[in-house]
Amino acid sequence: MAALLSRLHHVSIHVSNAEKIATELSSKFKFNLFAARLTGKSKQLAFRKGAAIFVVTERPTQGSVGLNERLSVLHKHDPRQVDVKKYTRDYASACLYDVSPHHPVDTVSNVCFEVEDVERSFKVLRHLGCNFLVPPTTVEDEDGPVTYSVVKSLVGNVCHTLLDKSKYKGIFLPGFDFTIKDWSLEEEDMSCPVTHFDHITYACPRGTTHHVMSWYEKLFGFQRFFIDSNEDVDEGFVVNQEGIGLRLTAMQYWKCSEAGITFPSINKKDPDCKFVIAESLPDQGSNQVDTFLEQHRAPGVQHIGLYTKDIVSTAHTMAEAGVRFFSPPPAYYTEVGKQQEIEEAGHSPQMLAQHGILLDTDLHQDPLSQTTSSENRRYLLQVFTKPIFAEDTFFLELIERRGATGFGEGNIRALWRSVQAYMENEKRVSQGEAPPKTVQTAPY
Ligand SMILES: O=C(O)C(=O)Cc1ccc(O)cc1
Ligand SMILES: [Fe+2]
Repeated sequence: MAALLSRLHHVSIHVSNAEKIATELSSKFKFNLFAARLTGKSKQLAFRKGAAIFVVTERPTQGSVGLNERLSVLHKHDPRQVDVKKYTRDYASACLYDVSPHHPVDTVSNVCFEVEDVERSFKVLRHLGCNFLVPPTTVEDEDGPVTYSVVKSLVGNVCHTLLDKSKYKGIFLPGFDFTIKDWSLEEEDMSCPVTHFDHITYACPRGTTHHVMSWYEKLFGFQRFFIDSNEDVDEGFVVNQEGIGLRLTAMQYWKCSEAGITFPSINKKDPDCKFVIAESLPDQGSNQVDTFLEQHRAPGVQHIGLYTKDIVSTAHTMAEAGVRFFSPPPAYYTEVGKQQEIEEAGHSPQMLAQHGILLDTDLHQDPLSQTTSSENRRYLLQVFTKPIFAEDTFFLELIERRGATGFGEGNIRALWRSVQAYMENEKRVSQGEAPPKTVQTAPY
């Protein structure tokens, strides 16, 4: 029996300079800083947009002094299994609901889930051989208790915090102070309607996908999500041609709970977030997955797809605020087939070209549908940002789904080629070489 997850609660980012990423998230990506936990030894800032929440945690500096907190922290479990003393000592100096940041580069290091019963999940997962970094721990303030535990995943530095906030009446988590008190005052940002995390993509070394997938299936009851109807069960979704060597396998978690999102602006059931595992394939040259593994110094979260109800407006607003997006060469938008495809989907090729938005049509028709008219077609629109940390590692994606649930092969190829061109250019710049004279002409 696996430990069943109720919903994704937040994603935690560990950085050396919280102010820097905080500015990016708020001024460029339009996330709202809504809660903060600042002690002499730690800085945790919570940002949200719709149901998508990032907690930015700064690596603690040496010699800082801790402040007293009006919290009580309890460990109620068998101390033989984890080093409770060590955790308590680290806890006092570092972050709550997570482990102390220690990864050498900025990184997305924790995908936190809500569960119904942390103690029970702890027992089940420990029995299945899971490695716990934090034992079940209860943190309490005037709004009630929250119990959590942190488990180490198989993917590099990625951890999962399991949280039970069923008895907590506050808006976020004990220990955080609010920068926005009245949620009803927070206007929905119509120009940037990001609603939730659509998917989280891991970059993993070659040959490890099966191992990672079985881990999530066995421990958390994740289920395979087929990206394409022709996808091979064992091989996954493979793109292996003309300089692209990528294997993708996707999973989704089984939602066992009816728990709704606790923010007042959203009252429907949680949308699900898929997990994608990306591996590079040999013989297709240098690539973005291997670059991530090298520069991140471990497998990990390569990108997160932010779901938006209007990608054109969101990309426009973010670009105006300084977000840099990858663009395919202009030829992508003027190819005869593409231009028509974009127009049939009700978009203007010029508008999409302006921000590098890619469009893919899901060609697999609904078997019940009698017609092939454009109203029945399913589309996927995506645009990818340049890496947001100093290294060529983590980036964000905007995604708007018009019926399409998977990932478009055309978009994956276009993304791959634009990232490739960017990385080659970066390399040339760092080696002091002139930029290339010819425009890339590979087919999309
Ligand atoms: O298409 C997407 O959004 C994906 O998430 C698939 C993907 C994964 C890794 C890559 O380096 C490129 C594309
Ligand atoms: Fe993606």
